[in-house]
Amino acid sequence: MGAEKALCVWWVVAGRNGDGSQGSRASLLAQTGRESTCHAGDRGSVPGQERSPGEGNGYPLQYSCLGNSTDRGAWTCPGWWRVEGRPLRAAVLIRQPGLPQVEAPPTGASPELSLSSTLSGHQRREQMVTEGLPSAVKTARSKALPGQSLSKSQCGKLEPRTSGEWGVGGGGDRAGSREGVREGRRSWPRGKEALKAQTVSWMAEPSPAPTRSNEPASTKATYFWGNRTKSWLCLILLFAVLLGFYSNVFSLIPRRQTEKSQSSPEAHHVQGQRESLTLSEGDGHLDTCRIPEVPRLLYPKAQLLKPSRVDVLVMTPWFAPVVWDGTFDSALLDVQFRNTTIGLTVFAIKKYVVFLRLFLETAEKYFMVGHKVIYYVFTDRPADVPQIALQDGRQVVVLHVGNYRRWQDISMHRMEMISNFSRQRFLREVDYLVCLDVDMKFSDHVGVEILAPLFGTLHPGFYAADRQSFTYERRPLSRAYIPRDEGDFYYAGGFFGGSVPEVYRLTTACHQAMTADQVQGIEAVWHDESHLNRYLLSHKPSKVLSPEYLWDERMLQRPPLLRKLRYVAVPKNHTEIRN
Ligand SMILES: CC(=O)N[C@H]1[C@@H](OP(=O)(O)OP(=O)(O)OC[C@H]2O[C@@H](n3ccc(=O)[nH]c3=O)[C@H](O)[C@@H]2O)O[C@H](CO)[C@H](O)[C@@H]1O
Ligand SMILES: [Mn+2]
Repeated sequence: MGAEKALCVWWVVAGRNGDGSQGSRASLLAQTGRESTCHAGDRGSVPGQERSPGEGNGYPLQYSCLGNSTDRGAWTCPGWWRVEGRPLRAAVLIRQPGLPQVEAPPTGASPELSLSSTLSGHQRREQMVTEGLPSAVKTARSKALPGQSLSKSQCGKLEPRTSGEWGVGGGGDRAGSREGVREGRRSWPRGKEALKAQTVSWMAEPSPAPTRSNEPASTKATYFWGNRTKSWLCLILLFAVLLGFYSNVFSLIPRRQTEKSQSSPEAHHVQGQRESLTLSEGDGHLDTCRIPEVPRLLYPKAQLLKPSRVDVLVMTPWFAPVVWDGTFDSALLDVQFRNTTIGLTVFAIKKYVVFLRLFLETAEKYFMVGHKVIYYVFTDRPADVPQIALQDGRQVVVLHVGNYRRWQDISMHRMEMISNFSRQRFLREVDYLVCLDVDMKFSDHVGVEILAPLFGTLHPGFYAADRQSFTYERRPLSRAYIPRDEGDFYYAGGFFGGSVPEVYRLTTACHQAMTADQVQGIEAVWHDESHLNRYLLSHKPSKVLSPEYLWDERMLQRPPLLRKLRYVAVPKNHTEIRN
């Protein structure tokens, strides 16, 4: 028996219930070798146990408990599971909304879980509640097999290192280990995601049944017994599959979910909306969910007592950065946003195709250099889209669309088209969208410093104006109406963006508002720009771009505070180009 080893694999999946109210339910499936006994200690208020009804092979024991219902999204059934007697073959701990709760056993006065079941063979055998487990978890599971023997002291110290990560910690103190579990619970990534997964696996050699049955449960909680041989084992820590998300890693999710939605066309629209809502919550890189790991980098230290800019506002009252030259470090940001794909939408309809060449050529020089970019060129004249040399990782996608007689309609219907294509493909293809006018050119760096869940750009004509003089729509009949005593900034229609789900929301809302206005027989004074301003008033952007990002040298004199002109208007003859 001494050579006999058992493998324990624990799966912890933290999820969030739909209503968030019962986010704490855990289930354990365990298979034990022969007469193994599993003790669960320190499980808080809801101990429970159920004996495996037989000595049969692989009979699963399911343990379920409820934890703190206020602890949304976290696994709240903490505790160490102790195995006495024969080796524990496999244990699976799953927290998943909707799992049935197992009643406390008749002997349930004790907060211990005893179970007994006989298994033959040494191979890893798992009984898992797999329904609803994402494939990534299943894949990870298969990789978790090779276990390692660990020392006794190590075995007692399996504890969470950080949220979402478990490992063998230092010190053999049991209380410390238990505390580690609590810490793990506290620091568990709270979830905006639908599911998160975490895996711990270890090998345990059989060891004699311990004689600690009269210890207080709180003390027992830190142990994990194998069988006779006393070799305590353990090992490994595996990793956290944060299901969800994006960013570097997170961007996978929207794509996966969108693919799913496409399989049922009839439910497409509604589902697309629902998904986008879900996605947005967990979306993003840096700004929304996941803090990317940055490798060693050398850069000038920020000086708290020496603000980088004192001549301009660098933070809105809702704590969104206002992006000016001197306020960011591109090298640092480039690392944080590596693996990000940026989609740029630009419309070149009718005569506006003439602007495309300069637009694209300067974009290749200044826009998101070093990052993956897809230019989505919406046009009614695909044949007139110029071929230009592109850097690696960048491509032009021509989207053939219709046109409208009035230039205002072309401008306004951009919202509808961006909304539709977001649902149909952008969600799958890119992480962020940047939506730009075409009658412009890049003249300096425009990089990932602009990226945020939702961003708008200060219109160059109004950056210093007070709100009364903003050219918002002032007629209450319009859905773009903004009263004179409201307003943060006047945003330009020609430069906005964000994560795909947020841009989808924005463009959908603006399109619907414009359609409603049309029914009322009213057209907002500055068309889509008026509706954009209305939307951004009630959905505060998470970054605001300074007028460096949109300037018109012919119309405006450049003030000293404008150190760079990054994206500037190309002179055009309005009457000539629009007719
Ligand atoms: C820099 C800036 O903030 N511009 C905004 C401003 O006017 P602009 O005077 O800059 O509008 P514009 O003539 O550039 O039209 C907006 C955009 O619609 C597209 N287009 C327009 C007409 C056409 O025949 N073919 C075509 O492709 C093209 O991408 C163009 O850039 O106000 C407009 C609404 O009134 C829009 O909100 C613009 O985004
Ligand atoms: Mn324009």
